[in-house]
Amino acid sequence: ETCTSTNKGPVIPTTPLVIFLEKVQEAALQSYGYKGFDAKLYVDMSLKQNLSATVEAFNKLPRTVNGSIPTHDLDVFIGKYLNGADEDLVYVEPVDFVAEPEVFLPKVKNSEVRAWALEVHSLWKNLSRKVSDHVLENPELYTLIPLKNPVIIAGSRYREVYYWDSYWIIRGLLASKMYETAKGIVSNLVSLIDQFGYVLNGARAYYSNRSQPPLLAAMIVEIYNRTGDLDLVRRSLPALLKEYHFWNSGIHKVTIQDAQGSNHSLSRYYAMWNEPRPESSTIDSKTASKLPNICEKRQFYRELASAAESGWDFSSRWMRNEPDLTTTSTTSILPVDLNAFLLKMELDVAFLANLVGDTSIVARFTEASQNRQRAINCIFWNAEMGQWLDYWLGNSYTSEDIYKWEDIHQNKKSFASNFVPLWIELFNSDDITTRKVVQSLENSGLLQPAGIAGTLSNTGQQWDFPNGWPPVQHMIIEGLARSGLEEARALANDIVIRWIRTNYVAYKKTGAMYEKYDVTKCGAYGDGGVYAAQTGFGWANGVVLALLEEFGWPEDLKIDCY
Ligand SMILES: OC[C@H]1O[C@H](O[C@H]2O[C@H](CO)[C@@H](O)[C@H](O)[C@H]2O)[C@H](O)[C@@H](O)[C@@H]1O
Repeated sequence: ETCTSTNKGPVIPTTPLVIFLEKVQEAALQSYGYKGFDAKLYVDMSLKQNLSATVEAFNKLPRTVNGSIPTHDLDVFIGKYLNGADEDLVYVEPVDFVAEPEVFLPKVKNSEVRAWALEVHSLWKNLSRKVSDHVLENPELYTLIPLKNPVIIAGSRYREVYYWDSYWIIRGLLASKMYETAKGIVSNLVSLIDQFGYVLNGARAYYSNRSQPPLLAAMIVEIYNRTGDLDLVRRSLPALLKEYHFWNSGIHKVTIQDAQGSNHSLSRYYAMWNEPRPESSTIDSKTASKLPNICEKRQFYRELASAAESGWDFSSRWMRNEPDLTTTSTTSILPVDLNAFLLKMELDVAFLANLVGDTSIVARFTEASQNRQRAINCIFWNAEMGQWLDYWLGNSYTSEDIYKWEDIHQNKKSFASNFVPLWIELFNSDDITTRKVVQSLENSGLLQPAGIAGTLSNTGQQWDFPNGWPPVQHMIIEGLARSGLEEARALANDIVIRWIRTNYVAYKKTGAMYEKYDVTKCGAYGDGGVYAAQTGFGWANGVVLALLEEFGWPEDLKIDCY
């Protein structure tokens, strides 16, 4: 197999256990069928005995003429050899949880909203877990990556810790005054960097081939601002430097020359993987089956895993030819939001290094932030549209393999991610830019009755229209609110009201918080993609609590949908 031109980049091999559980996943789909099937369930199971004994028993199972295992035999095998997917993390009462924290959301004056906010606060207990003793004693039987401190899981089928979810979980925990839990989460993520060199997408063996939007430094800044914990800062800095290197070297780093001939360094998502994602391997290989050869399949698998690294899995944003998922081309795109996160990381690391008096890190990261700000302005900013646009890497190079910037390669479609740079003070403090961005957002079509949609295309993928996601609402709202412009602050308030209402009404109707919402209808949760709507939900709770803390809710403002 020689796929040199299509299949570029490293691969981090997965474990024999993950490979075996993928086989169980495939057998389950063949035997039980698609109804109620969740591919991830099987790679989250663990072994009751060692792998070789389990594989031997699996290989001896009878097969029907079409090659599937009779359902009864598969049921018996799973019951006898595998543990349920929920047994590796066990419930733990968070040490710092109290039913009603002191001075909780003081700006919330409306009693209905207050009562609901306390219910949302109490959901931290549902999501709180610690690694079970069995995992610590026999880690080789589990796909879970053991972490020292208690964790807050994302929710439902996401039975483990996720990287970027943790930022909004922490924002909510801080509003809930659960500082110890928040610090424990950060220490867990730091330990992943110590072990792997980067924070994994999630704490599972099958996520070791990619990261997720890098917000660890931002988490530490938020915690420091509340607790003044310098020790946490000191302990985390070496890991942050390692993480910074991960995102700014090798496959993640791209050099691009602007129209004036200056070179800029920017980053992209690029997973270290070229096979079906184990947590979805049956689905990924089915999608890839329409591709003509193994080389194109391998590249497609890398693009899918890279889209998962972006947190936006999946979306027309990454597609060359929407709505065709097989045209996903994540690694050919310089994403606006990733580079905004990295600019934030540079500013945050400089801030943290200053706290501990490390002047050389301060100087290095301040300079890096100035360079990236310039790059974001030159490569992504489109003054006519008033948005920062993703950049598609074309085929034009200078002699030294440096991409050449061309206007036609800015993706002119409006995505919510095009507004993420506004989250950063360097941009929201500039009134001229902010005024343009506000007008652009208002006219983009993304602003809907119940929040901001991810994109304008309804492809059926979960990061597309009509879904709106909690983290994206929060970043744009904060960016608008922190600007000095009256119209930006008014728009922020308006989006807060839409978002809080839809979360509240959906909760009252169904008793749950959701990972995403349908922003076209107040009170409707989101759908689409390959799995059912997930409840619980860490970042939804975090965003509601953080917004209620900052914006409050007046006594006489109606909370129901109009
Ligand atoms: O199993 C499919 C994918 O699930 C995750 O992605 C989605 O949920 C995450 C947890 O809430 C969230 O961080 C991400 O933005 C969502 O798209 C996972 O992160 C993917 O890697 C995985 O393929």
